[in-house]
Amino acid sequence: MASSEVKIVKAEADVITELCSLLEERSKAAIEREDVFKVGLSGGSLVKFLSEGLPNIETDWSKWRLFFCDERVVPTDSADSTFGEYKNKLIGTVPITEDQFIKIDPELSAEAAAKDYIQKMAVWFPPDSLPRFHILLLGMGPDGHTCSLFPNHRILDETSVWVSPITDSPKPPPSRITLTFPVVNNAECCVFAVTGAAKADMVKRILKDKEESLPASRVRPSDGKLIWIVDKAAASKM
Ligand SMILES: O=C(O)[C@H](O)[C@@H](O)[C@H](O)[C@H](O)COP(=O)(O)O
Repeated sequence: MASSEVKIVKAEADVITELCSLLEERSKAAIEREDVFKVGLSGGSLVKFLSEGLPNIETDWSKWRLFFCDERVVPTDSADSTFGEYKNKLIGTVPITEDQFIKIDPELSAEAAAKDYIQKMAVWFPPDSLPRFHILLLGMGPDGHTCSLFPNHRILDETSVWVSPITDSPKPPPSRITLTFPVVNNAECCVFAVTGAAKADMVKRILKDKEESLPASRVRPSDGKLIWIVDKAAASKM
């Protein structure tokens, strides 16, 4: 891995500020280099962090293309849809349009949606090589999962498929698609935004005890930067 950094900040508001200033910096550099900024979004509290923090940054929004690190295979108007959450909470707070999101087709089965998503991703990345995102925005569950990569799941060992279906997610809803580690660890930058005391045990296990088997600890970009932005509550057992 090229480099890693752990930023422990006071509170959730500071996590949001750090995360969004990183996005401002990284988006400007990517847009200057390639005239596009390809970001992978997670669901959960990240939706709140980005909806609150992104209106404060300076960037060329028209160059953003927003992909999903994972997505639930449910209708977009379902409360469980990550795109649905971003549609309701981010579109309109920043000047991006629905067609800037590269979305799954939730009408398909998880297996077909994963294959379909690979085709949709392939439009944005050079052929014959792994997709290399400018940045992947990651959350971490209290069990150490990230994306929809859950502890001891067979998907953790996928070595070539870019996007995998999962139909037995321990975190509801059960049917999802997820980026796999080959793509996650090929990103230019992976950033975790983690807050709250409920994550403190897992943050300690990963960042202090250096446990290597947990999905979130297996995020190690081979030629990229790994950043953890953690508030004091989540870092309270470090
Ligand atoms: O769609 C999902 O479920 C997310 O992508 C998932 O991986 C999330 O990032 C973690 O579960 C942490 O969620 P919180 O930050 O809300 O705890």
